[in-house]
Amino acid sequence: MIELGVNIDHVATLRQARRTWEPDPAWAAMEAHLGGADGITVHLREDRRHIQDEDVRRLRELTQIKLNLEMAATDEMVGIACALKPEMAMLVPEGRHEVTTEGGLDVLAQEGRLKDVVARLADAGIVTSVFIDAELEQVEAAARIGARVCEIHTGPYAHAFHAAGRDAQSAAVVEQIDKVCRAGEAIRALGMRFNAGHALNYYNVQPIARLPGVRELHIGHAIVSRSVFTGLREAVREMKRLMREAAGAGR
Ligand SMILES: CC(=O)[C@@H](O)[C@H](O)COP(=O)(O)O
Ligand SMILES: NCC(=O)COP(=O)(O)O
Repeated sequence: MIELGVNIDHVATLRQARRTWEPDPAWAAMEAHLGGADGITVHLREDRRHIQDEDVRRLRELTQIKLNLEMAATDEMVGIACALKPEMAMLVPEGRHEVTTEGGLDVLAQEGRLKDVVARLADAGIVTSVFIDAELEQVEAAARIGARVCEIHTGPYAHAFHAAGRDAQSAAVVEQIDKVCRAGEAIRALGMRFNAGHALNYYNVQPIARLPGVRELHIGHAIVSRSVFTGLREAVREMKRLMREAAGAGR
């Protein structure tokens, strides 16, 4: 069964707009759980623009579903992860000036260093995922550093889908879906778990949820945006329904 990891970064974005205590990401995690989320994702950024260290600590303590900590592969973050022990840590590239993550991690270019990071996380009992572009050489590098999971960056697909007026049959969209699909096949052939995420929403999620062997989607901005109008529990429930409908139908 396909799983949904709900990214609650932007609940914290709203709180940080006033540097106050509400809305509380821990409360959001409970609501997401009740809506059918299989996991919670947070990105503890170096600049702490949304999620704070204390949020991750409280989420670790209170969340009863899997916790996925997105982080840069720095000594500071590895130390935090090893102390808090989320079920999964996902290594992502990070830039202070980006609005959100702009591309996949270049695993190939820093294999030696990342292999050491994966080993340190594994020693603490943490599964490592890497957020990568849908490129075969990045998938192969991920396997060589010992990553157990690859999350394929669906931003280029989402961009093409939007640019094509949400026409999933357009050539540009089909090309992007095929790229994600081929990357997924390679991930599975190398014995890793195939996840996907970034910029997925209620309109574009189904072609990705339908891909063979995709195990988990991580979705944040669209769910938190909808929750302003429907409440988080309902926003999660609807996303899960769309994913299950698509996964049940197959590709
Ligand atoms: C890695 C990824 O695709 C997103 O989860 C992103 O890193 C979330 O971070 P922001 O919420 O700061 O955009
Ligand atoms: N790793 C992707 C994620 O957690 C959510 O990304 P988005 O839906 O906020 O773009």
